[in-house]
Amino acid sequence: MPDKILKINNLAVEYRNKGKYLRVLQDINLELDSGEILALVGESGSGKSTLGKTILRLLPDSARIAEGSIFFKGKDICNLSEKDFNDQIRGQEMAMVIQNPQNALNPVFKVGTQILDVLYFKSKKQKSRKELKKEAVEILKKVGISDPEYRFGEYPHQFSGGMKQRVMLAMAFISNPSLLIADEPTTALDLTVEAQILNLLSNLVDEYKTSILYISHDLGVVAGLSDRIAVMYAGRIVEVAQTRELFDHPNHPYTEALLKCLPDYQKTEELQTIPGQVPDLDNYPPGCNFHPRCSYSFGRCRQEDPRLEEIASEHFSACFLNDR
Ligand SMILES: Nc1ncnc2c1ncn2[C@@H]1O[C@H](COP(=O)(O)OP(=O)(O)OP(=O)(O)O)[C@@H](O)[C@H]1O
Repeated sequence: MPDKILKINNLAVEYRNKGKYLRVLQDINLELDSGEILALVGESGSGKSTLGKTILRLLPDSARIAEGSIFFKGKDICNLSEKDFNDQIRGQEMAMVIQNPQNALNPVFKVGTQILDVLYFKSKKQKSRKELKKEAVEILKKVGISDPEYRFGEYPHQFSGGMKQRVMLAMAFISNPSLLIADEPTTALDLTVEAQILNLLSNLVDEYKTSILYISHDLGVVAGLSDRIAVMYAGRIVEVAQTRELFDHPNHPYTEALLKCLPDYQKTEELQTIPGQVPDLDNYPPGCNFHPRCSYSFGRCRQEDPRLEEIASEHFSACFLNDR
């Protein structure tokens, strides 16, 4: 059995809104193996980013963990002090890349200086600036930045979106993290640049053996990258399976609907959209959260909450159709 890098048990998270707490994540159970790429997929508003932020303890003050636990390398990280989490885990054992790298890079400092700062911190302030500059240039080269010596002295606004994302990946991997949370890192990029960044990410993962939680609204993007996919809808995981299995044998009607929205998957029928939208937090329906948009729903779906159950080897789905 491979080691579990991350183990999330019965997690529930709430946001405070107008004086009361609204549940955004419910019954989240997920495990991530060492070196595994797990994609977390669902429409906007499903709760994917909230889950990523919960793991990295970046939730706003208005949010709370209402139930459950998160174990990282066997350690319960919900009970670590903020100082210990910051000193030992965040930015070192766990790193994150986000959709808009321009928000993560400081516009007033040169890109090279920002990489130097991370390297300096990693070297425990032991190495000279000259040594670190050499390392920083090597890193820029490794992530595919051409003319890295020159680029070292440029500011973030002189880098394209794709180049900024390369720099963010370089900085994230400097500490050789065990877990990288990638929250829609290619969404703002055009298709060819997206493919290059996904390729770079795959290569970095091969080299560093990092586990990745890859958050995306697009099943097509994660198809060639992930080992497994967890599909999320309105705060719940509704299906989890190996990537190939999920594409070949989707079980949950929501997964099926997402697949039908993919141009390459749906060769014969017209491209579809999913009618309706993910409900707001204060408007989750009774029963299965997906039932108002589900063309297969029946009486029980409107009354009871389906739980994730194993429907085939390592394939889990939360749908009452499986009991019929
Ligand atoms: N700080 C907050 N306070 C209150 N509600 C929030 C907050 N952040 C997110 N939400 C709500 O929580 C739900 C899940 O949002 P979240 O951003 O986690 O979803 P997502 O699947 O990542 O979507 P997107 O891709 O659009 O970010 C949404 O209904 C959203 O409006």
